[in-house]
Amino acid sequence: MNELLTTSEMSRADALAIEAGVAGEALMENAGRAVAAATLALGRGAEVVVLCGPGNNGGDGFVAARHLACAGRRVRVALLGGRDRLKGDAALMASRWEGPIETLQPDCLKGAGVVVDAVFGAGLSKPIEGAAAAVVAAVNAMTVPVVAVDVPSGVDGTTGEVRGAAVRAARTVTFFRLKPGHLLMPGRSLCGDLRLADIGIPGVVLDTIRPSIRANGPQLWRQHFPAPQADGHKYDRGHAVVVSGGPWNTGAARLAAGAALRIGAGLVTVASPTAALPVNAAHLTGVMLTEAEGLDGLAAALQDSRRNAVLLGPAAGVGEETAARALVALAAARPVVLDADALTSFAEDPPRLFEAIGADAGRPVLLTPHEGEFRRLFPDIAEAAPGRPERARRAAARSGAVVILKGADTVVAAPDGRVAINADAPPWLATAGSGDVLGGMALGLLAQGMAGFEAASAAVWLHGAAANRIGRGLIAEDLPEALPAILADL
Ligand SMILES: NC(=O)C1=CN([C@@H]2O[C@H](COP(=O)(O)OP(=O)(O)OC[C@H]3O[C@@H](n4cnc5c(N)ncnc54)[C@H](O)[C@@H]3O)[C@@H](O)[C@H]2O)[C@@H](O)CC1
Ligand SMILES: Nc1ncnc2c1ncn2[C@@H]1O[C@H](COP(=O)(O)OP(=O)(O)O)[C@@H](O)[C@H]1O
Ligand SMILES: [K+]
Repeated sequence: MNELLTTSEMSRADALAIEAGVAGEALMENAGRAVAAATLALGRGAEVVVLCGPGNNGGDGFVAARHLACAGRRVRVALLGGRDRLKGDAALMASRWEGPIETLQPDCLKGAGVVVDAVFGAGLSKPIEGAAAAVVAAVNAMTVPVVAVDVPSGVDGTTGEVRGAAVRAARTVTFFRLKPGHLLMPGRSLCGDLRLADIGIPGVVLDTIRPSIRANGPQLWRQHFPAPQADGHKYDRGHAVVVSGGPWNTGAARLAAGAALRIGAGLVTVASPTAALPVNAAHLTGVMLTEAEGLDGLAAALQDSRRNAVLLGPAAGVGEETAARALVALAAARPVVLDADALTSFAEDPPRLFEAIGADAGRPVLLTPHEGEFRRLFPDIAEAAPGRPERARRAAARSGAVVILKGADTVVAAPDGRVAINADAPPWLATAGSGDVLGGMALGLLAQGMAGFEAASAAVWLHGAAANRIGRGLIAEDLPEALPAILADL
């Protein structure tokens, strides 16, 4: 159930269900009935105004109106565009609505105690403007509950982006499977409470559609998650290396190293420039320390093949020195996580980074950019690709790395096209150093042998789960401490 269907995949599901013998009319009837059921308990006794658009989303609205009226609610219906524009099942459902049909305009909302938004769903094809935009603004100025059909009108179901204007709903009822736009921002924040209704589409249609986007959660990676063996040795659980910045920039590496240890790496070593050794030594206990001065020093520190995963970038400094160190890390055949300054250091010449990643396609490389860092490495993709999942996917395909595109709606994409969207992280996770901890968590999982996409998805989810458990007041140092309780629940 964690598959997310783009709007074109959803219309494919609809078509496949109909091919398999389910009547389109029945799908719409079930959809509208589910909307009515989700509306009934709201604004008890108050008048419901159902706003219908010219397509099948509006068709669902006519069905909902009929069921609400049958249940004894006072219902009014307003339609965008002439009734003669309605086609197919939507025209049929409009003909089954026995009450009057008003013309959609802001005045229709007068007296409404509840609004059903069935203006646009999956068929939104351009920015909302004119009469529809005026109605959206009027709906959003009201304080009554709004139930959105499929998506709040104006939200793009595939990207979560607002096209022109969008309704702010208290509840959204969608069908068969969630859509990416329900989890991506700003769509997620406009949906209110999300409900998923079974409308009779058989699950087997997914075998044909093979959706590539999923909601991130343990079911995506639990089977790959490393479990300590009863007869195990710490070296069985990997030896992660975090490269430290200079003497004034060491905290980020230690945050990451602590997270790698907490998530189960058997050993973790901070590889430090000579001048930063004293400050690192003064702060490290369970995490070990080794000297790695300059490029040769780093190469020497990585000669020990038991040091089987490397993270570089947090507080590393932007410039040729960091780019060259990243290339040293990538030259050894082991998993690598590149974060922060290690990404920005390739802004002048991103293909140089991608070639080094591609030189050994067998081992996972993770890139963990936030939007700004992403734009520096993939400026054309940031400009052109529709929505964050597609941006991350194209970046992964180009770079050959698993890309963690960070934000409120962090997206993980693999070079083979798989995408996971994380929707559970709380806003207080946006705090200094939290990205460093995420890099360390991913590193610790890679050191334990987890595959790249699964390690990235697990780290992102656990990072958010830790933040939820801690609550407001969280600082980055707290995140690793919250892991044991979450791992125990996994
Ligand atoms: N695909 C499925 O499996 C099912 C779909 N159903 C409903 O059907 C909806 C999709 O129906 P449609 O594909 O007809 O699409 P919509 O009803 O979302 O919208 C399409 C109509 O709106 C117009 N339109 C789009 N954007 C506009 C804009 N910005 N300004 C003015 N007009 C605009 C189009 O010209 C077209 O007439 C779903 O969201 C869902 O509510 C349900 O009936 C049940 C089954
Ligand atoms: N509004 C938000 N809600 C949830 N998580 C967020 C939000 N904004 C940022 N984050 C998360 O916080 C972390 C910030 O990382 P990053 O941008 O690298 O910051 P820093 O360098 O300070 O650690 C990322 O994991 C990101 O996904
Ligand atoms: K809608």
